Amino acid sequence: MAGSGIGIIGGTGQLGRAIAASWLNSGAVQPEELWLVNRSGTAPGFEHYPEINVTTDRDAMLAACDTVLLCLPPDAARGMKAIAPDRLVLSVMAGIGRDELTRLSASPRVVRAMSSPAAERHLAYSPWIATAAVTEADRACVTRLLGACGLTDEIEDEDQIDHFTAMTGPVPGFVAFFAAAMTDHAIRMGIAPEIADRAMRQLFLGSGQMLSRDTRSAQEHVDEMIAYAGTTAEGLRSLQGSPLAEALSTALGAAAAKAARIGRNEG
Ligand SMILES: NC(=O)C1=CN([C@@H]2O[C@H](COP(=O)(O)OP(=O)(O)OC[C@H]3O[C@@H](n4cnc5c(N)ncnc54)[C@H](O)[C@@H]3O)[C@@H](O)[C@H]2O)C=CC1
Ligand SMILES: O=C(O)[C@@H]1CCC=N1
Repeated sequence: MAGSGIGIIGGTGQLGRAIAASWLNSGAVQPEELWLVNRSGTAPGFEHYPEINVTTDRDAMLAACDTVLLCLPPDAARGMKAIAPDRLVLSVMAGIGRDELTRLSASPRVVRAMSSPAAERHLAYSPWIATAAVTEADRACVTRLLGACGLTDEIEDEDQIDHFTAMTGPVPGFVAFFAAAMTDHAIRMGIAPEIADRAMRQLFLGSGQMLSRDTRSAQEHVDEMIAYAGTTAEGLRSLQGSPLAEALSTALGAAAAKAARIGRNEG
């Protein structure tokens, strides 16, 4: 009989450590309940939580845990068998679908999710979809765990997880591309690089907070600035007539297509 702990396989990787941190500093998981499984058996950066369990021994984790998060590269998971028999299994791995997760984990209770390293600041977006065997009690557990990472929604169409993998999985991800392009523009306008960098970081911090806290949608913000008919409107109208939005959609589609290829084990 497994204990009531929660294990993360890949628990000290880029995403695993962010999720573990979100659970610990929100109190969603008590340190003594948390098991981090990796290949070193060490967890630098978690010194503040000496009670957590860090191990290379998956069986030791399974003996203590009834819930397991798979947070390792898809190919690494595909090299494992019976990863977490009959546990509640969550995955944030790109591409791998519920059917394959059920086979790899040897558990019918599977939740395929997506999250991001922004979980460390409780700012991730974590959509998820479950198999039929997932119970209402499981759903409450999933909502608690992914809710500690930021915002979370149960969705109905598994294909959408690939699109979220593209859009909200990487943070700062595609937004960093825009920040870099604006920083480059500032430098080309003669602004000192360190000032350009500082200004754009502040711009994206302020924009993110305003977009997240305001009731208006992003499109409503754009429409209002165009209606204001000031300097910004001049630039936004130029953007509206450009191929930028279509180019961005093509790029996000390419990332989602890569996730789908991973799911088909086509690399
Ligand atoms: N890094 C990101 O921004 C995001 C990553 N993901 C997904 O999360 C998963 C992990 O990605 P990252 O954290 O970036 O990778 P990572 O390479 O930073 O961490 C992976 C961790 O898994 C461990 N690991 C590998 N094989 C193992 C095994 N057989 N047993 C135990 N531990 C093992 C590694 O030691 C490492 O600590 C991937 O499936 C990725 O698609 C999803 C969304 C965002
Ligand atoms: O780029 C990647 O493959 C991972 C999955 C989503 C974000 N980062």
